[in-house]
Amino acid sequence: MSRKIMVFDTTLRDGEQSPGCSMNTEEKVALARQLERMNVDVIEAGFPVASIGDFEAVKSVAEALDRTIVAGLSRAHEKDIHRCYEAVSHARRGRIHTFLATSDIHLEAKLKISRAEALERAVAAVKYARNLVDDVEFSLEDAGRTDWDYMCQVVEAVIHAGAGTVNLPDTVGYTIPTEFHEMISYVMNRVPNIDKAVISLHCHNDLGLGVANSLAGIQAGAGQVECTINGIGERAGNAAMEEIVMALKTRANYFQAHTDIVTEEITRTSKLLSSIIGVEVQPNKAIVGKNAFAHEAGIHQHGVLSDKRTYEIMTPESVGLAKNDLVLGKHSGRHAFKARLEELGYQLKPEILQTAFEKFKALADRKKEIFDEDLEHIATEGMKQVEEWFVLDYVGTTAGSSIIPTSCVTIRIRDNGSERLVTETAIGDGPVEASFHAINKATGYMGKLLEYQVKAVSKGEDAVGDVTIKIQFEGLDRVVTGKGSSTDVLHGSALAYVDAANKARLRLDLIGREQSGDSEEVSEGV
Ligand SMILES: CC(=O)SCCNC(=O)CCNC(=O)[C@H](O)C(C)(C)COP(=O)(O)OP(=O)(O)OC[C@H]1O[C@@H](n2cnc3c(N)ncnc32)[C@H](O)[C@@H]1OP(=O)(O)O
Ligand SMILES: CC(C)C(=O)C(=O)O
Ligand SMILES: [Mg+2]
Repeated sequence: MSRKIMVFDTTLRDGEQSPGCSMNTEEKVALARQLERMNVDVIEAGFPVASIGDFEAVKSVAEALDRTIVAGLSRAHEKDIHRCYEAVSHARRGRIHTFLATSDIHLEAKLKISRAEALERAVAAVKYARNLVDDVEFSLEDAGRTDWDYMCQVVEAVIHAGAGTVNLPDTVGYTIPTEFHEMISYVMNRVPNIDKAVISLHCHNDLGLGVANSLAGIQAGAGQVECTINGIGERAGNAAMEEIVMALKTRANYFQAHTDIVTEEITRTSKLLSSIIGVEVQPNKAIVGKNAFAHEAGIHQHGVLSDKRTYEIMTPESVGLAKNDLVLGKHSGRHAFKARLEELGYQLKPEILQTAFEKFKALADRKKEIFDEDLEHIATEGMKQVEEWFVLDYVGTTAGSSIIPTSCVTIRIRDNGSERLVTETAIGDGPVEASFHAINKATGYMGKLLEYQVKAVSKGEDAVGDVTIKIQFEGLDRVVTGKGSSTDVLHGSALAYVDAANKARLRLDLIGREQSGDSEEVSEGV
């Protein structure tokens, strides 16, 4: 039988304790509404005694929600607890969450009280809170570093005092999963009245083990897990809710436990939080990272195209993403390339596909990301089977503060199986313009530069630059785009211009054939 695990979201309280992640009341209410849509069981909305703003935020969240339990945090102080009560009493279901540290280091160095005093104050706090509300949670702060027998005494006492939930946080993310499992099991087996309360977990991520410890604690019998969206929280953060929830869902048979979270709302919630706090998740973050469902390697893409289950242990749809993302890059193979082209509407013949694929691989070696526009360019090139009439053989320039920029180019001109080299020189306002003028002379195609763009596609001194130009050639009914790439901008520019000249020639050829009534199907795109 599957056990229900309650999800206690503390994004609005512990999450907000991450530097730079504070939220105002409206933002907290918006996120709380989305968390309710996701069906979390408890939302900890803030620390009411901390400030008027925090108080107002907890109160507003309490008023805004219909069915979720709204909790506020308070120290083990009557004043804090009362302030918390004033805020959460506006909820249909309000909870006071009060806490006191129990580890020796916290008792001695921070609170400067004995174990016995701490026990007494914990019990007093719970009793005080229980006089105000029925739903009281008590946390033994730094339980992860607390003596286990003393922990059992405190747990037993606060349950006896009326705490319905007892939380055992790994406040500083110190424990490791097997140890945390043992610790929770110890408490579950030793505390005589344990069945009167829900045991909760609250794991921090200082060693990157927040989620692993939470899952270990659930296995040991805990009934509530405290976590945050995107794993935000104090220092290295809290256990990420989306990871815990999807681990339980994906490995349901193993855990024999489930949550009631509407997992299809996960992505939306993650994005809402990122937009509110202005902090994006890392691309490789599990479940909600940009790459979590992206496949770049050809073997993986082939597998996913055959059957998604080969490389996906959960579906993108199950976390609210439309579909998986086949990212085309240098590791991609023919299957993914062909599939993406078909999605873009290009059905290439096998031999053309092969050439296009080779061009794609060459481009992917230079560019970090291949966009649909790049693919369209490659595909239209392939469909037209652009014959390269003009090939840049050489470009050289002289330029300097007191020299007129001059360029010399050699163009290989191919026509009807024959080939000749034409060399021309020209001047211009700059070396790039000079090379364009020289190419005009060599090819006989007179073009005028309308737009010029150069973009670095890799880093460092030998960065490859992509040059894109728009040229209006004489006698042509449209502007053509030329592209060229090189580690030398001048060379890349000359390549782009020659590319444009080839397209101009193709277009003029097509117009000529149309005018003579000999029209053959040639794709658009030049
Ligand atoms: C593990 C956690 O995440 S715990 C929650 C952490 N979150 C926060 O601290 C955010 C909200 N906090 C605040 O706004 C402030 O710290 C306040 C309003 C709670 C207290 O502010 P101040 O009175 O100025 O105290 P300050 O923060 O400097 O020190 C904490 C005090 O609380 C005491 N304290 C700490 N934890 C507890 C506790 N659980 N119960 C009772 N007292 C506690 C400390 O011993 C210290 O007492 P002292 O002032 O008598 O020395
Ligand atoms: C207040 C408690 C639950 C806490 O945030 C922690 O111990 O990390
Ligand atoms: Mg915490």
